[in-house]
Amino acid sequence: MKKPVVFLTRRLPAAAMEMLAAACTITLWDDEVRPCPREALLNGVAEAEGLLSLLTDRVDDELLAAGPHLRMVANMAVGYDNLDLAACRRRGVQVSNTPGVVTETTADLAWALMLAAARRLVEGQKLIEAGGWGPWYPMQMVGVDIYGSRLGVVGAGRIGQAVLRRAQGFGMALGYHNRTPNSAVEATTGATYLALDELLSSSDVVVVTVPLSDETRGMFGAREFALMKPTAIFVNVARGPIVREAELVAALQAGRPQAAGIDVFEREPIGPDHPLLRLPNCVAVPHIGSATVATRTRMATLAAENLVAVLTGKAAPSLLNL
Ligand SMILES: NC(=O)C1=CN([C@@H]2O[C@H](COP(=O)(O)OP(=O)(O)OC[C@H]3O[C@@H](n4cnc5c(N)ncnc54)[C@H](OP(=O)(O)O)[C@@H]3O)[C@@H](O)[C@H]2O)C=CC1
Ligand SMILES: O=CC(=O)O
Repeated sequence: MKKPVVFLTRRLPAAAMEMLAAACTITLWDDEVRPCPREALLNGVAEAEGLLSLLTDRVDDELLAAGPHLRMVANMAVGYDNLDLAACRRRGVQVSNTPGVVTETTADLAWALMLAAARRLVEGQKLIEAGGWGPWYPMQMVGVDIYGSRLGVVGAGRIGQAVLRRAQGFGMALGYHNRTPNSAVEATTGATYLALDELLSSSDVVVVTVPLSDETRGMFGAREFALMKPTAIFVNVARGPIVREAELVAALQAGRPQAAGIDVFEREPIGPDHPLLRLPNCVAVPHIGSATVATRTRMATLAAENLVAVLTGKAAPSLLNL
């Protein structure tokens, strides 16, 4: 039987490539680092029945029109704000993401950012590198305590709950905010439901783990930062456009919140001149929430599994409900 043609916007780890090659004819944008240009993506899907997309690939009506044989888009990310779900539905194209496999790794990064921002790790290293480490003095490089403080998670889903679970070893009081209270979250994490403003004004650390949607775009701006404690630590491992970045820069310059840990940006990738990089109280990393060998491999194989399943008429492990 003729194998279905699939287009990959990047070469994937070997396990995923092997799974795809066994069931499909692979065409791909074969560049390890440079993203697939739009033109190559539009040409690439012309004959394809399946597309394996990355979070940097925009899947919209134009792309679906360029791929008239497309039956399935498998996104290698849990977030799917790069996909126009309504357009996929209209054209009868199925869609999947990679939930669950990224959860613990991304929660680890949220904690790494939280601790790094609170204890000024990057600033400290830069100080040494610049030859600025003088004799010890009582208030040298003082930060804020995470142990015994109050953590508020905005978006207590898979990743948000994993962030909350880790707080047990840090003796923290826990709060969360979702659109609706969730007794299962409260039972498994011990966190208390709070309205957003109450969470912002009472937390020592605010961690954002909501998906990017029409509701959450621009959710954090000057008003929300002004509600936070002056000593608060703000962490975003969700998506950049959830935060109004210029307003975050102004808030950090004014020292409220005291510091931030940021993995995601309004427009990625950012360059070395980005204003957040000039602030000593901001720790910034390049969208590496899920970036461990094991997790990126699991994401790729789950995306491949989804693609192969739909194209061969089997049940896909993580199809999105359109
Ligand atoms: N930095 C990185 O590399 C990574 C980033 N991510 C990002 O993290 C996001 C979350 O992933 P995951 O935890 O798996 O997703 P989930 O769907 O499991 O959790 C999302 C949570 O957000 C809540 N939520 C949704 N909309 C709102 C809203 N308007 N206001 C308040 N709460 C809201 C949901 O609760 P309710 O529906 O009750 O409101 C739910 O609890 C992804 O969408 C992705 O963008 C994920 C992996 C890696
Ligand atoms: O940002 C990563 C994702 O899986 O979503």
